Amino acid sequence: MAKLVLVRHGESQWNLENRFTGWIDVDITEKGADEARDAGRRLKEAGIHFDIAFTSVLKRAIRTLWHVQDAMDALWIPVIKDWRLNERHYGALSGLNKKETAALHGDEQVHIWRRSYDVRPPALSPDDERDSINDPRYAGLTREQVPLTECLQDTVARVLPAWYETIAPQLAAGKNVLIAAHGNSLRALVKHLENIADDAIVAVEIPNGVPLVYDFDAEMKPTRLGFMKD
Ligand SMILES: O=C(O)[C@@H](CO)OP(=O)(O)O
Repeated sequence: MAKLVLVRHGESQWNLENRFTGWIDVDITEKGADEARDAGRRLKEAGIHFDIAFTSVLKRAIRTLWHVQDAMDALWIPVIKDWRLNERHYGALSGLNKKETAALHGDEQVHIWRRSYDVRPPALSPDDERDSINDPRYAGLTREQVPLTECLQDTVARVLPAWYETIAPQLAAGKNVLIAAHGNSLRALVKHLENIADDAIVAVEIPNGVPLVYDFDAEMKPTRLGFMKD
């Protein structure tokens, strides 16, 4: 049986400041680094070994992965960085304070933007400095691929091709796989793995730095073993 472990990045500076983040490349805090090291320690204590790891192209996930690997003495394993594992793009909300935005637009509207499956936050205008289209890490991608905003459904649509093309084949070959990514790119994956309905995914929350473990059988059927806490 192959294992899949999902880890959301440790606390980021904008988690701490309660700001919408999305594709903005914010780093983790000291607490976030501790959370990541703790995750690695727990995985090591459980005797899990990884053959390969996947992460996004955002430093909060990449650095979390480093800390997890370091704590497991597994810095040597192959790592694939894939933009399709990035956080859900937060559009024009990127960088705004969540509480201030709720005071302006109401809690209900903000909850819809944050957790509905198919309502997108307002889009960035393409001349906005927060647009990632000219960022070299996305060179070669089309305007359609570099979003100006996304709902979770859009995130599912870009995460699943990465799953089918690069991640699932590793599990099918019996490899243990670690993914360090983001609250919503991981919710997209969990929705797919557990076949969660569009209106039920709203209730799924993934905490920072707590490994979520799945077993895959020979038919590639996942069994959720749960979050690995102390
Ligand atoms: O700001 C973000 O990008 C995400 C994850 O921190 O926030 P939310 O909880 O609203 O999905």
